Parts: sequence; structure tokens; C-alpha cells
Amino acid sequence: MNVGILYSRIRKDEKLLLNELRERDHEIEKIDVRKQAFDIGAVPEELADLDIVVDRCLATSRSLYATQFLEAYGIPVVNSHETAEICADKVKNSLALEEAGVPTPATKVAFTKETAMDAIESFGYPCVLKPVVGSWGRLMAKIDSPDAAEAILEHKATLGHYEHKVFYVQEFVEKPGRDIRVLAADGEPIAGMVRSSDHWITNAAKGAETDVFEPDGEARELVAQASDAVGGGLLGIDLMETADIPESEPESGQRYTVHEVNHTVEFKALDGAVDTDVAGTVVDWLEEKAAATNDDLEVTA
Ligand SMILES: Nc1ncnc2c1ncn2[C@@H]1O[C@H](COP(=O)(O)OP(=O)(O)OP(=O)(O)O)[C@@H](O)[C@H]1O
Repeated sequence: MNVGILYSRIRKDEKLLLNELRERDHEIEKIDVRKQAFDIGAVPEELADLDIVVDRCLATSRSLYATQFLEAYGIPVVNSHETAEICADKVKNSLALEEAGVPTPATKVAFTKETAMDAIESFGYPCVLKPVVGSWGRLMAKIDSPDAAEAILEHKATLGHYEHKVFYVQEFVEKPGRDIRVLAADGEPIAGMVRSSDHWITNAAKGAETDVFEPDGEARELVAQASDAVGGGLLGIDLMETADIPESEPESGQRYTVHEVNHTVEFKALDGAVDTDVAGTVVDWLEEKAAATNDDLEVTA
């Protein structure tokens, strides 16, 4: 297949992917998003013959626009623009999970300091305040007291970029010192890991330890549902374990809550944590995807 890799920096993740594609003799077009202009009316020559493009952009804004252009050109792209749009924004992400009936932490969104304070008080302490756009746990706050809440809201309202004036307030989940990342392709788990730390932000904490996570039946079901909820694709699905088994359904066995689905997922940490050949399985999926999309195109023609 002729595969485009849309990127701005070749990290270890992209290297793993490129090595695997080269080993299988696929043709590769590396598209540096910083050097490429996208014409609204004509497909750029270097993109015209691609069977599929993998979006590996670091910056969300570029990812969102570039996927839109590729779809307008009729070039299959993973992940799709729809998926990117939902996953890039924590509000859209939470709404999609809730709407699909996937257990997700209770969350409220407010647009002023006063209503944000009300939301915080309704959850009680501690609770969590997150930026609506961002990753690696940056600028997330665990709020332990009304004084801390006031100070953080004041800082955000006064000094923050406009995105920080959308206050995303979430219940604090009493997880067992770890969270779970499952890499999945269209809802089918490729590999999973737990990330443990003494810090409450377990995914990005310095010195966080990783170990293999084998999804059980319930986790597999939630991963499939969460993937569908955001439109599918190659996704990093983040779960936390929760002791909350609903009183009304003591037999339901609910043990997980899905706090987020990520669309330009890093897999180098997973590759190191599990025995599965992560890049190999991703490329298997890409090959299937490219073949299926090209069959569809032929049928349509
Ligand atoms: N509501 C919560 N209660 C308790 N811990 C939480 C909560 N939300 C997030 N965390 C912890 O913080 C970590 C980062 O949260 P989250 O994934 O929302 O941030 P992020 O910046 O989007 O990270 P990523 O780079 O994985 O996308 C989680 O992995 C988890 O350990």
C-alpha cells in the first residue's frame, strides 16, 4: 500500500511505525505538516496516490484541519476528522461517552468563576479541574479546599487563554493509585498497560511504573463502546478502576470508568510494557483498513 504519514516530529512512536511499514515494503510518503500547504480546490500532487494517511500531528489544530482536507480530497485518513474533533476536546469526549452509556466520571462545565465554584461545591473536595484541550496531564488541578478553588479559578479567569475560561470540573475518582491505557483498533484491544504512581496524575507522573494490563470481559466491552462513541479508529482508551458498584445493580460488577479517549495515541510506552508487537499489529490493521476502503471506492465507482 501507499501510505502517508502526516507528522511534525518523528518520535519513537513514528519510528516504530515507519520501520514496520518499511519492513513490509510499503511505499511511504512522509508529509511534514509544517511544510505542506492544503489547497481547498485541488489535491496536492504528492498526496494524490495515497491509499491511506495516518495522522500523527502533535498539534491538535493542525490535526483537525489536515484531516478535514484529506477527507475533502477523498483520501482515507486515520483517525477520521470526526474522531479527532471529539477526542481533541474533553467536553465533546465526555458528552460522547455519556451519550453512549459508557461509565465516565461525573463532569460539569461552567463558563464563569461563580458557576464553576458552584459546580466544585456540588462535587465536594477533592475534585478535579481540567483544561478542555491538552494532554500529558498538563494544567490539571486537584482541588482540596474552597480556598484553593477560588485561587485557581481566579488565576484561570484572569491570566488564562480563552480555552481556560471554559471550566471543566470533574468528580475525583478514588482509583487504586493507577490508571489503565488500552490501545485499540476500531474497538479491538491491541495491548493494554496499567500506569502506577504515588502522584494522583498517574499517566504522566515522573517515575510512573507501567505493567501489562490484560483487559477482562468488562474492560473489552467498555473499550469497544468507547471506541464506537467517538467514531472508531486507532485509539488510546483511558480507564480508571472504581469501587463504585451501583447500589441499584449490585450484580452489575461495574469496576471501570472511562475518563478519556485519545486520538493521536502514543504507543512507545506500551511497546516497552507488553510482549505484543504493537507496531506490527497497528500495521496489520492499517493494511486491512486501506484494502477495505479501496474496495469501497471501487464499488462506488
Ligand atoms: N477525575 C479524576 N479522578 C482521579 N484521577 C484522575 C481524574 N482524572 C484524571 N485523573 C488522573 O490524571 C491522569 C491524566 O488525566 P487525563 O487523561 O484526563 O489528562 P490528559 O492531560 O488528557 O492526559 P493524556 O495525555 O492521557 O490525554 C489520569 O490518567 C489519572 O491518573
